[in-house]
Amino acid sequence: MSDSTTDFQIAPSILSADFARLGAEVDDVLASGADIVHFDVMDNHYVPNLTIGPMVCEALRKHGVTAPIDAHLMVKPVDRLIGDFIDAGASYITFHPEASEHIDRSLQLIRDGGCKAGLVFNPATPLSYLDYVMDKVDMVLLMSVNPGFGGQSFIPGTLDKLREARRRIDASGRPIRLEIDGGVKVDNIAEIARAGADTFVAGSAVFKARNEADPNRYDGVIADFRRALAEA
Ligand SMILES: O=C(CO)[C@H](O)[C@H](O)COP(=O)(O)O
Repeated sequence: MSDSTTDFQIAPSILSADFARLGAEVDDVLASGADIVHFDVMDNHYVPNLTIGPMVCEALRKHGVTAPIDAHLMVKPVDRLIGDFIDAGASYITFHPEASEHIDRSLQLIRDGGCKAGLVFNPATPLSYLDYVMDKVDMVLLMSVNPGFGGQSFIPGTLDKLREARRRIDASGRPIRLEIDGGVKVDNIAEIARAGADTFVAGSAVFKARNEADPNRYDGVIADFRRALAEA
């Protein structure tokens, strides 16, 4: 396992949050120990669902969220939204390579805007898209479900793909984060970590697990994730 996996980060996907009280939900999940806010942007074109855009990202910053915001663009075309998310205060901007006309240009646009850049791989998208752009990538995000909806089951074949992505990242010698997204639960997170992931997106597993004693807190499930990771 790579040294970078000692720095595990938990990134709740706000796709499963209560959108009517989003600012409070994000505050609560961060106060409960989450590291990153995973922000799913769906356009009803690249994926069959429609969610939120840069205005909501900006609103979270104005609300006072200072934690990293990881904007996962499930959109096509990609480039016209990159500037908007830079201006809105995103920290990471990731996109699907097959949705970009010019992958190198999209990565460069993100980095020129001062954000960290990442490529996202659907379950059947080959990692060869990393060839020739590894030096411009700060995050590799592997989808372990087909994108578009929360609450799906983890696709087991993603574990082999994680091992291959970890091998490529370690060979690059660069501090690239390896994020996994889809069907991450307390009972599979250790196995996913052993396969090489260091950043874990979890939507339904977090937001459906409010503390019994305090419905505005998620400490219990975040602590369960950390315990499972400590044993990985
Ligand atoms: O990008 C996504 C779907 O496209 C979501 O982030 C992902 O599915 C997380 O939800 P869950 O943890 O419930 O599987």
